[in-house]
Amino acid sequence: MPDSTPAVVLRNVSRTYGDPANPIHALRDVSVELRRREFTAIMGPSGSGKSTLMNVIAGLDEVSAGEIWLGETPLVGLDDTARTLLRRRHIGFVFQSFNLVPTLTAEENIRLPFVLAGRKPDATERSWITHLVRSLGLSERLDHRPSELSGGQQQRVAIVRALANRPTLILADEPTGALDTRTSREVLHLLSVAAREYGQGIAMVTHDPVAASYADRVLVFADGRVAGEYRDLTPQQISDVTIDLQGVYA
Ligand SMILES: Nc1ncnc2c1ncn2[C@@H]1O[C@H](COP(=O)(O)OP(=O)(O)OP(=O)(O)O)[C@@H](O)[C@H]1O
Repeated sequence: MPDSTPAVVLRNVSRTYGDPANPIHALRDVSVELRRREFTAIMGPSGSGKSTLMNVIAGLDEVSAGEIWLGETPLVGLDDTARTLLRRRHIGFVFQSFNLVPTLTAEENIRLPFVLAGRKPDATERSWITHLVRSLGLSERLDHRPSELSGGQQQRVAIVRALANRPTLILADEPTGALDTRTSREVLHLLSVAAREYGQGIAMVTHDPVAASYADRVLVFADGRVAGEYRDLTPQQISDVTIDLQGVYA
């Protein structure tokens, strides 16, 4: 049996911003599971709550109501230090603002999660890192600092770093945004491999139906709610359902 236990569970999560008399409902009573071995695409129009979802899962933002479990651990109520440790252990980020450390080389950036965890990559992790670096064409760039890399190369370094220590869950926000078509396909393929072969859960926010078609399932958000959940759709079908749902919630 494949291990499809939940990496993250959200139960009745709401996130409200602003003046209580005139609140903005970024998430409204959302219940979602993100499982290990599953690649989920998160779609929906601008302002539908996708980034808020990623931020509350990562413990970077508070919920207004509801509960979140990361693996076995409830996130709500933990202090900042406990959340940071939990995040470091369980979550890899591929966000657009790369968050690479400017003074470190590409290789040092890739190894940073291990340094922070106080351990060295084991043999499996070393060969996975070598595979990632080669697949993403970074072998010749490992001793460069971020300022010496193009935007797309920086994004690829961030992707290798997020995948390197095989965290329980990878949160990816438009991970192919700065990449050419061929490299985008390679990244999407590696995310599928990370889910299928390394048992990681992947949640990827994207506006691109082709990128979403690499995922096992697509969750479409509208107005802070999960408006639809789909599997096995073609890019054209994904495009059609997202347009239809935008019409319903406009
Ligand atoms: N810190 C904040 N303060 C006030 N309102 C916020 C805050 N963060 C998000 N919002 C509001 O919450 C709603 C959901 O925002 P969110 O960023 O989650 O949407 P999104 O689906 O990620 O959009 P996009 O595709 O444009 O990135 C929006 O109406 C947004 O304006």
